Amino acid sequence: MAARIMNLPKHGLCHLMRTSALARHYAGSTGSASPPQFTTLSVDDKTGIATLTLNRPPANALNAAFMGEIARSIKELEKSKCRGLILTSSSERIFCAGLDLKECYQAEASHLQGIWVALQNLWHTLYSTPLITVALINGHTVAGGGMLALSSEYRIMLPNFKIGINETMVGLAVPMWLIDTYLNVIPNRRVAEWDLTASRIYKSEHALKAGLVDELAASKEQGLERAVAFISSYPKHSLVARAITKRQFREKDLKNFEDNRQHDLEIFLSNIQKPNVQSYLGEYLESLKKKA
Ligand SMILES: CCCCCCCCCC/C=C\CC(=O)SCCNC(=O)CCNC(=O)[C@H](O)C(C)(C)COP(=O)(O)OP(=O)(O)OC[C@H]1O[C@@H](n2cnc3c(N)ncnc32)[C@H](O)[C@@H]1OP(=O)(O)O
Repeated sequence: MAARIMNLPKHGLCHLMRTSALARHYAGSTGSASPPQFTTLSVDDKTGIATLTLNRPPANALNAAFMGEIARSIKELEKSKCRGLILTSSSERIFCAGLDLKECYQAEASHLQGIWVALQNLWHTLYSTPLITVALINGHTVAGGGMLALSSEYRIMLPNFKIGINETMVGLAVPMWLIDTYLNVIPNRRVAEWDLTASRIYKSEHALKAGLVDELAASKEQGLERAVAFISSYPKHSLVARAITKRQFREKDLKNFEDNRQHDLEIFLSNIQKPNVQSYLGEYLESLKKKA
C-alpha cells in the first residue's frame, strides 16, 4: 500500500492532501496550528483506502486530543471522498486500552467534561461515517478501544489478544449508545446483556466464535490484505446506496444518542467524580502499574 497522502485525480476518490496541507486544514478546523500528534494517516492512491494508525504509546489510551484527532481525520477523509478506512495500531501489543484512566483520576470537572465530549464525538463520527470502516485489531482492545472496534463495520483481529467492554468492572454503567453499538454486532440480547453486565473480555479465538470479530488474521500484513479485500468487495457504483443503507441501519441509535447527549454527559460526570469510583480508579491504576 502506498504510504502517502495524496489525491486520486483519475477516479476522483481522494482529493490532493499532502501532509502539510492536512496540517493546515487541521489548524483551520481546530484553531490549533499543531499537526496530527498521535496518529499517522496514509491513503493508497490506487484503491482510495485510508489507513489511520493509532500511535499514542504505550497503550493508545484515549485522551481528548487523541480522540479529536481521530474524529477530524475521519471527517477529512469523508470530504476527500475516500472509499474506506482501516483503523489499526502502531503497537504490537495494544490496539487501544480505552480512555486514558490517568487523565480520569483526580481530574478537574472541566477536564473530565472535555474527555467525555470527545468520546461522544468520536463515537458519533465513526459510527455514522459513510466510509467503509474496518478495525484491524492488532493488539488488546478494551472499553473505549472496544468501542472503536465495534463502531467499525468489520473487524479483523490477530490471535491471542483481548477484546471487550469492561465498564462495570470499574463500577460504572455502560451508556445506552454503547449498548446499541454492541447490539449492532451481537444482536442476541441475552448474550449482549450478559457480556456487558459481566464485563466479559473475549480472547481473539473466542471473539470470532461469538461473532464479536469477523475474521482472524495471522499477521498485521495479512490483516491489511484482508481489510483491503473487504473494502474493495463493494463496487464503486454502489458506494452511495451502500452508505445510505448503512445510515438507515444506524439512524435510530444515532438519534437516541442525540436525544440524550447532555444527559449522558451529566451521568458520566456525576459517576466518575464519586469518591468510591475515584478510589477504585486509583487502585486500578496501581494494579496496572504493578504488572509492569
Ligand atoms: C473509569 C473510567 C470511565 C468509565 C466510563 C463509563 C462509561 C463507559 C463508556 C465506555 C467507553 C469508555 C470508557 C473507558 O474506556 S474506561 C478505560 C478502561 N480501560 C481499561 O480498563 C484497560 C486497562 N488496561 C488493560 O487492561 C491492559 O493494559 C491491556 C489494555 C489489556 C494491555 O495489557 P498489557 O499487559 O499488554 O499492557 P500493560 O502493561 O497493562 O499496559 C501498558 C502500559 O499502558 C498503561 N495503560 C494501560 N491501560 C491504560 C489506560 N486505560 N489508561 C492509561 N494508561 C493505561 C499501563 O499503565 C502501562 O503503563 P506503564 O508502562 O506501566 O507506564
